[in-house]
Amino acid sequence: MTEQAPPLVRVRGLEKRFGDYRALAGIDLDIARGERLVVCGPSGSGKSTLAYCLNGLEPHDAGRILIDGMPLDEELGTAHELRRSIGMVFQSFNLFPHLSVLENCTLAPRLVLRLGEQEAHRRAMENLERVGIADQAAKRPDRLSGGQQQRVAIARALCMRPRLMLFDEPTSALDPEMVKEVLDVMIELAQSGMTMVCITHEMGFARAAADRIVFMDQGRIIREAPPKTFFGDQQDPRIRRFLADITAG
Ligand SMILES: Nc1ncnc2c1ncn2[C@@H]1O[C@H](COP(=O)(O)OP(=O)(O)OP(=O)(O)O)[C@@H](O)[C@H]1O
Repeated sequence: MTEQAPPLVRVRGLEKRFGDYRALAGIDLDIARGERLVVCGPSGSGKSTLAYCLNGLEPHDAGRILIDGMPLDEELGTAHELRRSIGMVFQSFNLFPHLSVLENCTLAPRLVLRLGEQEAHRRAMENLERVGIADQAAKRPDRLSGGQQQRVAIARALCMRPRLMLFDEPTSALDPEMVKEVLDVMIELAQSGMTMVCITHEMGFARAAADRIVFMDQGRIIREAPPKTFFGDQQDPRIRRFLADITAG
């Protein structure tokens, strides 16, 4: 009998409450190494809360999150290491405005990973190159377009050599003409074998890059399927409505 590799991420019975409200009502999810997951669903269905729990930004109330078989949800040294090996890209870029693009990328590797200046610089330039923005390294973020800033945010996350990248609606704050440049970077990352969880309503991206689409509603996963099946078989009225709404909107 061959032994199956454990998933990179294993989530079991995950629950999160805000007061009396159950934002996550029992999530079970495995994410394999190299898998690209798109998470979608109506507003308020718990997508961001799931991402925040997955990287430890939000503590959860019940259930387990295992990264490479190790619990993320304990105040252990290993849990801190696990959390910093998860890269996160937010809708709102969250770059440090008073630092240059380069310094935004070297800060965490220097402070958290204790890299020397040269190595942090080399890694930053390599990743800025990868997202096509190395020529802007000396600028402050506010001199860049939204699409460029989001590419810097992706490069900054990559500088930590994450084993998992989480994207929380990375294009929804962008002007339409800038969406493609960010999605192209994400597609390149997906093709490189990076394990990715992308919360997005960009169904073109989902078709092109996802191995699996997870649909959430009211804090639960109500459907998970490869794109072909997901789009080809819209039996559930909640999914039909969601797809109709985003197409209309
Ligand atoms: N910090 C918080 N305090 C109280 N309630 C919260 C908090 N964060 C999220 N919620 C609530 O939890 C539910 C799930 O929110 P979440 O942001 O995860 O949904 P979402 O699917 O990402 O929505 P959207 O697509 O609008 O970003 C919502 O009802 C939201 O109001």
